[in-house]
Amino acid sequence: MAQEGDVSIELIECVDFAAIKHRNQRRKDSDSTPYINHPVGVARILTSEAGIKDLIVLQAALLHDTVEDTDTTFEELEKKFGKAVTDVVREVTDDKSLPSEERKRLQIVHAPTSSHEAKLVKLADKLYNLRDLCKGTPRGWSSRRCEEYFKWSKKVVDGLRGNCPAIEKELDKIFIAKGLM
Ligand SMILES: Nc1nc2c(ncn2[C@@H]2O[C@H](COP(=O)(O)OP(=O)(O)O)[C@@H](OP(=O)(O)OP(=O)(O)O)[C@H]2O)c(=O)[nH]1
Ligand SMILES: [Mn+2]
Repeated sequence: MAQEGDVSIELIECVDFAAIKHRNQRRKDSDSTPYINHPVGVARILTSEAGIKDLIVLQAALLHDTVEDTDTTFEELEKKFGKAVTDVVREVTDDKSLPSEERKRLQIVHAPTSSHEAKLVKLADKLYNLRDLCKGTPRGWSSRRCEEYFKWSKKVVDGLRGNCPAIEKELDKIFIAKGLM
């Protein structure tokens, strides 16, 4: 019981940290949904759809876009949440100094060799974003860009397979509906 309590506190620390860091960001949907809905939703896919209980994975899911999209540094994460969580976030963080095309290419290249923990976060991240894309076109995106995102995601997901049947099944439903499988 005491341990369960500790786990809740550690998760709340991550939700609070991510909420503060993403506080000024919005999703690119028509409602301009607060960005924090995305990392929370990614963590929820892992708990409620995939039955994942690994605290490191859930913390990394909640924090996964803080370095990529806010002023957060890996040093800051390591000090507050430890090396194991930070290492998973590092694995799923794109290098924003690279051109977009190169970042996209590297996600495909790095997917197969990433850790099991990083693969879980990445699978849930892609499922959340593709579900969003099925609901509507993000602000500023052309239908061509949406199509390309589905195709590219399939290539990344193909390198993440064999790690989480529940999430992979949901992703495959989307790829089949889009004629990619
Ligand atoms: N589908 C969708 N995506 C949105 C929306 N609002 C924000 N995003 C974010 O946009 C990113 C995908 O857009 P891109 O244009 O390809 O990414 P980039 O900004 O890093 O180049 C995702 O980043 P990410 O989570 O880091 O994932 P990844 O695509 O980089 O792997 C996703 O979270 C929305 O309304 N719908
Ligand atoms: Mn994300």
